[in-house]
Amino acid sequence: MPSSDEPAIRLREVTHVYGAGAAAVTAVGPVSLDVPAGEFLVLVGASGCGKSTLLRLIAGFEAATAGAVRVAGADPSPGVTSSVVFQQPRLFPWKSVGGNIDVALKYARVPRQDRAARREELLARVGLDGMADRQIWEISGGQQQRVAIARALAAPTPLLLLDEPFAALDALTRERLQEDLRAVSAATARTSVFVTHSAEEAVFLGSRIVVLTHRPGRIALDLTVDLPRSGVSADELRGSAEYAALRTEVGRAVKLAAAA
Ligand SMILES: Nc1ncnc2c1ncn2[C@@H]1O[C@H](COP(=O)(O)OP(=O)(O)OP(=O)(O)O)[C@@H](O)[C@H]1O
Repeated sequence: MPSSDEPAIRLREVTHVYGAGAAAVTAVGPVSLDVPAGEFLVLVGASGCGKSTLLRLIAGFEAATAGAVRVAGADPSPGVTSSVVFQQPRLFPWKSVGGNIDVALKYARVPRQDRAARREELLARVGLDGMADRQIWEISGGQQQRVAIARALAAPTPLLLLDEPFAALDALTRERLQEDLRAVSAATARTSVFVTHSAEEAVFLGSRIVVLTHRPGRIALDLTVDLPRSGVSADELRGSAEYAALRTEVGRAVKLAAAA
């Protein structure tokens, strides 16, 4: 039975193996980790270290080969325990911006009469006020990813999972989206797990950072980030000595973990 005493995410000695026999690839583990509600956890590590696999286990897209994955004391179930944002927005191209949000609101059983207000609120949260009637092909890649985030926020799942959502965007758009996601996270306090290669992105977004070793991914560093979550501008944050020191520390840890 789900229990309120359980952390938002609990991983116990989790291992994941793809394939079998001579073709078996151990992608992750063993990993043990407790994530309290409200935390913004960033998983960072070199390419192929198992970050996406760990996220997929937390989402429930994959079942662990060994060990236990629990979300608030229950088995993970995509769309029920978590909403996922991928590198590509995966929107319905034949629906408008608002239509894409409505699908999630309908699925979340938001009453029809409440949907328009909720849709506008979600679009405003991601900086797309008044864009509900635009078609998906009329908006930029960055705006499409904003719609994907709003759609994920529409579902009242305990977890928000993001798998390199900004990796395909240009540097300026990526920075703007990072800033808006940080603000959304501070305002909603939804427990989140964000996967990235970038130490910089990890430090900017995370309230906690876990660096993974090379494959099979294990925890190389588990760091609480004490930077302020609100009340400071993105430029001030990025310009601070604490931010620079953390970025260096995490960048070094990622390199060391990849080489070890
Ligand atoms: N379906 C699969 N079948 C076999 N091996 C897989 C499968 N998916 C992933 N792998 C392997 O498992 C390892 C971990 O993959 P994963 O995608 O989790 O890493 P990652 O850290 O997210 O990588 P990247 O940052 O490049 O996306 C890699 O070596 C990958 O080749």
